Amino acid sequence: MTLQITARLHRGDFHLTLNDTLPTEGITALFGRSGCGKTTLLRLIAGLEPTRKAEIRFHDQVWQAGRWRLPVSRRRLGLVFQEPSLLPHLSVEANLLYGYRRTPAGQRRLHPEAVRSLLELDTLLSQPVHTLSGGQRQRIALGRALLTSPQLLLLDEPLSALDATAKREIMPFLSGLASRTGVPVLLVTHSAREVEQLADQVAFMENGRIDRVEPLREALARPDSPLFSDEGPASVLVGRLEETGPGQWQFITEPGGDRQAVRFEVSGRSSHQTSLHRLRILASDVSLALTRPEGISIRNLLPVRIERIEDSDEYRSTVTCRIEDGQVLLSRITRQSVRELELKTGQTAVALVKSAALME
Ligand SMILES: Nc1ncnc2c1ncn2[C@@H]1O[C@H](COP(=O)(O)OP(=O)(O)OP(=O)(O)O)[C@@H](O)[C@H]1O
Repeated sequence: MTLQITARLHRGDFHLTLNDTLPTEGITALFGRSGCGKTTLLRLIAGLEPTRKAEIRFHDQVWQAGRWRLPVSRRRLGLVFQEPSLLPHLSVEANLLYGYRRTPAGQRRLHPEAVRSLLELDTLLSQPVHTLSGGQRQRIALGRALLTSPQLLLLDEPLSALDATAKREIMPFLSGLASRTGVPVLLVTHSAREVEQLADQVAFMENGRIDRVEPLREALARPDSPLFSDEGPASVLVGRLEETGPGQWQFITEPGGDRQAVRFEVSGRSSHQTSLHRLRILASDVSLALTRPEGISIRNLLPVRIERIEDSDEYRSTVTCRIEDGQVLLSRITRQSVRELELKTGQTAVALVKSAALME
């Protein structure tokens, strides 16, 4: 199941040139710098960019073939933009039901009760729209879009107008959205953190082209990934939380195939322990030792196998390690340490994880 796009489009000096296939399962992030063409691509998919030079096919449906275009309403898309565009004269409930009432009964797969519960909207129903916070408005905009039972949800920077608290509040709703509703999501963002936290796969865009489309795990396993331009390489592991004592938690990774889960100690967490989480570990917070050290304050010591050693700059190397569950853990250490420890590809070592942050 895919979205196939071939297109050439000019807007002033800007050229969008595409001959690509995007996955339509889970959340696919369209990631790239400001001005690279993410919004234009989303608008093209939605049928909002007039061009004769495009072929767009969603599964077995033709959405555009040259000058012929399937009308926007018949593509059955849910759209959510940066600014939630709620209708101010309608109640929250009427806003939510706006698209639902206009969706033919035979096409309705998502219903008000389920969407209200998914996005925890029940307490907001009686509030006037103008009293809602930015995060609450965006949750309602998401609910309204879902209640049209879309085939595809297009989200254009839905978090960028929100402050840090509102972002944290809405994240858990977004992260489970595609898996809990079965509606695939295309998420436009220029935030690497949002990609790491939400995406299942990433389409990297640059200068009006899609450079590559890859699963998030692969994107994070490349030390030169564009996702790492701000803070340097990082690993994001997927797993569950288990309480082991007051304020003490274990993060248990989801192993691939018949591999063994890996456990991390995490402190200070208290809720959401049943769902899947992502744990982010900066490569610069991971050191390597040849044998398990004794008498050390670092709690998370993991056996790893070294897969690759690359020089990152004049002084530092990035070491790609495979942990026991099959996921990748990146370590950034000095080139001098690589030489002194005589680290080699294929060798086993112990990773010392100084700090790991749960992404919420
Ligand atoms: N109607 C237009 N006329 C001229 N130039 C346009 C038009 N629409 C878009 N552009 C240009 O096309 C380029 C791509 O814009 P687009 O909004 O798709 O980028 P983006 O990656 O979504 O950026 P951002 O993250 O800042 O929203 C930009 O340089 C923009 O100025």
